[in-house]
Amino acid sequence: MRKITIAIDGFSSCGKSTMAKDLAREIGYIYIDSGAMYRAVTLYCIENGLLHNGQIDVEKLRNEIDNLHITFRPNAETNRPDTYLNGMNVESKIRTMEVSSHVSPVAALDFVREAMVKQQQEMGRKKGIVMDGRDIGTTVFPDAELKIFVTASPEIRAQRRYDELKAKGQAVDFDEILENVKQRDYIDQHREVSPLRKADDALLLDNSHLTIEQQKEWLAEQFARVAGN
Ligand SMILES: Nc1ncnc2c1ncn2[C@@H]1O[C@H](COP(=O)(O)OP(=O)(O)O)[C@@H](O)[C@H]1O
Ligand SMILES: Nc1ccn([C@@H]2O[C@H](COP(=O)(O)OP(=O)(O)O)[C@@H](O)[C@H]2O)c(=O)n1
Repeated sequence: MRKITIAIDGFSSCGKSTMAKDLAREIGYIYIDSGAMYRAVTLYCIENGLLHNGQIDVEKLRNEIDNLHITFRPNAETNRPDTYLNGMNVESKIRTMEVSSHVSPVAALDFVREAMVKQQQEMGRKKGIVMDGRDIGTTVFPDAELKIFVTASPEIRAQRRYDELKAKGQAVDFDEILENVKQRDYIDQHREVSPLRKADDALLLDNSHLTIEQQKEWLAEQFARVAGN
């Protein structure tokens, strides 16, 4: 079977990473969570004084962006890759509400996107990759053979994220998460550079009422159809 490129985009917290990583594991492809890269840049800003009262020190970040190297390494325990920022494991630090509440403005900066997209395209140079995010089918891999655009209602997505963070032991508030999900969707859809939108040739999947197992099966069918041709 020929190796292809699979782009999974869509709204926040709808299950993109879950289905992308499961498919990648089953078919032996590399899985890349592009959102983790924008989260890592945001964490860097928080930890290095580049964010003051929600304001990003844009010029400082511009000078430092080329020194931020984001990589992924497998974690046998969680069965998904951990995110590393300049060699440090930042996987749990990038999943907090603090990072979620600052990530979309950071990800809207043109030079941040340019640097991340360059790294992402390099990772997918040899195909055999499943990448999820917001602009994978439109900007990072416009020629991807299989493109999916996932959506679900904001309330359902917030509930999924709430359950996830609660299970990890984080103190979370449903309304705060719902507000964050809506706010990020708005910023992601309205930014100037590579806004979140469905690529014309992407398949739309509303998984509001699908189980993880059902969406996994659906995705495996789409893969078999496209890669088998
Ligand atoms: N179809 C589904 N039904 C219920 N929960 C789901 C479904 N798909 C994913 N989830 C859960 O929702 C949460 C968010 O999923 P995730 O894959 O991280 O979303 P995204 O990558 O789109 O932000 C996770 O806890 C995941 O286990
Ligand atoms: N390809 C991508 C992926 C994420 N992002 C940004 O990064 C944020 C976090 O992405 P994520 O995939 O971790 O978001 P969740 O939906 O998993 O919370 C998004 O809200 C976007 O602002 C982006 O701009 N482009």
